[in-house]
Amino acid sequence: MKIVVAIGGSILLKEYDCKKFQEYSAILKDLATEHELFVVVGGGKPAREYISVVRDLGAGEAQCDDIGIEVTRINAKLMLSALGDAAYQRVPHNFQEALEFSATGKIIVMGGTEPAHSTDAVSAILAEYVQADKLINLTSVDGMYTKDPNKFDDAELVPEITATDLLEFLSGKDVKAGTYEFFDTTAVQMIKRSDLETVITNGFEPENLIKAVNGENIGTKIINE
Ligand SMILES: Nc1ncnc2c1ncn2[C@@H]1O[C@H](COP(=O)(O)OP(=O)(O)O)[C@@H](O)[C@H]1O
Ligand SMILES: O=c1ccn([C@@H]2O[C@H](COP(=O)(O)OP(=O)(O)O)[C@@H](O)[C@H]2O)c(=O)[nH]1
Repeated sequence: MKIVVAIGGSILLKEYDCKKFQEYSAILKDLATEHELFVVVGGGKPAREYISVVRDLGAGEAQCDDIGIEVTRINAKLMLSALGDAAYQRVPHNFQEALEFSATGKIIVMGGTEPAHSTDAVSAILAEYVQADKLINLTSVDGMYTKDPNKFDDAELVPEITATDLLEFLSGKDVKAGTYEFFDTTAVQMIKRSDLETVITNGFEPENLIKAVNGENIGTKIINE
């Protein structure tokens, strides 16, 4: 299978150490023996901190996004260091480069592309672009909940949702640099129009990636109506 894996910065950079990069690189190398892999990494706390500094310096939102993108690309480089020879050692800056680099047969790792969306959207557009069979989004919670599970004790996990209902759910959410919390609408629009098989699951347990690849029922599945 051709698989796009999005790993949230909230997972990789929670502790500012190498542990999650190492855990993921071991699993990705293993999966790459059977599957073609494209990995998109997010910005996490460092991206938010840098965005906050440049915003205080008076930068507009798109410039703040640009800073966020730079940080995601640094994180992509960290993942390349972890993967070594199993990965193509350049970070694509756009989708065409990602496709070109994939001709090497190695794992491709990228961060952001341009302002006004998150790396969740990058992963969905990339999945469209390379015609992936599956998109797996690894985030800091078990999947999509009826409301923010970190704020509400009575939030319930949603095992399955249509792209249309998810779009409705996300409408009106904040779209400022560094605040594309949970999932962004651009990502869902791509998933909807391409009928892309998508799973959102908890990335703090890297084994969930293997489960999602194997089609086990974990997290939230985005289905098409
Ligand atoms: N309805 C929801 N379902 C799940 N998570 C939500 C929801 N609303 C807000 N969140 C928040 O979104 C966060 C995940 O987004 P984010 O931290 O940006 O992750 P990532 O680094 O994976 O992109 C969760 O920690 C959670 O607090
Ligand atoms: O293609 C992209 C990817 C990222 N960003 C910016 O970089 C930040 C960090 O990326 P993301 O939110 O995806 O990281 P994560 O949520 O995984 O920490 C975003 O909030 C945006 O401001 C962007 O503008 N375009």
